[in-house]
Amino acid sequence: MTSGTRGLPDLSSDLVIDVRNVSKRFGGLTAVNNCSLSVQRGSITGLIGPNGAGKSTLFNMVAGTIAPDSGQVIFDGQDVTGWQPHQLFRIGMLRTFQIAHEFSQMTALENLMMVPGDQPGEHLSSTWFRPRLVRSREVEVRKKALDVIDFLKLGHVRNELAGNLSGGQKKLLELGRTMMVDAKVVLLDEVAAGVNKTLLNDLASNIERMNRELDYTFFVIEHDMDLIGRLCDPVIVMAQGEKIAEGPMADIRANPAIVEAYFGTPVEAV
Ligand SMILES: Nc1ncnc2c1ncn2[C@@H]1O[C@H](COP(=O)(O)OP(=O)(O)OP(=O)(O)O)[C@@H](O)[C@H]1O
Repeated sequence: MTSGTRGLPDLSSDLVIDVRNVSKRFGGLTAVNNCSLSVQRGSITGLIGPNGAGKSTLFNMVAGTIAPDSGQVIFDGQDVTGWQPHQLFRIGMLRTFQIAHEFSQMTALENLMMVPGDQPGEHLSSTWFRPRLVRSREVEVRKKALDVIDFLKLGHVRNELAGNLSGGQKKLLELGRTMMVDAKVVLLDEVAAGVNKTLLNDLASNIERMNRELDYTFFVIEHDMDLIGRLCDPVIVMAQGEKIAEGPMADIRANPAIVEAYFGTPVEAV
């Protein structure tokens, strides 16, 4: 495909998230200022920046929890500006890790089986009139949940109540929930918060495997620079409501102008 008169390749279809000139003000404060950035399909894109840079506000506008004052959010070629999170969920954009979502009195497996919200068994009329359809759908969902458990190597805790899982296992389970609906993009909020090093490594490996083996795209907001360095390429840097740089983490760390002007300290310490 070409972009018409200039004859250049049209790469827009490779952008799964395209944020165009988005702004958000809170009273007199401009949290995000005419900011444009994008997430390439198949990438693990990181978003970093100092406190108050506007990262969460930007992320919230992509995830549908805050509507922008101006600008557009395009998801997979569709203008989704101002859409609600549940509408974005339906078209394949999921956000995770912000809060623990598990149902603590259900097992890990049952938690996964709960995810597709439109199981025919949930509707009384179809349960009554179409029992065979309900059963076959349940078998399908259970098989998928077992595959996900297998992929994440959670077999040993599949019948454990989710409330009894460790913090890291709960996060793995939440990652698994995104796999139940075949998300196109997963927005990851603070993956590392409250997770010990060993489980974090496990979590990071699974994110990498989902990306490489199953083609998931991730958009990650994270304060742990080591994790960002391990997982993300490219990394987008925001400061004062604007995007100020984008590139591999090694380039970001090696750019004294970015480190000094916007962080004021070596980037390792951010
Ligand atoms: N709901 C709100 N009401 C008023 N001001 C807000 C609101 N949300 C964010 N802000 C302000 O907008 C600016 C950007 O905040 P934001 O949380 O987006 O930054 P951030 O880069 O995510 O920071 P941090 O890394 O500390 O979470 C800050 O000055 C913040 O105080």
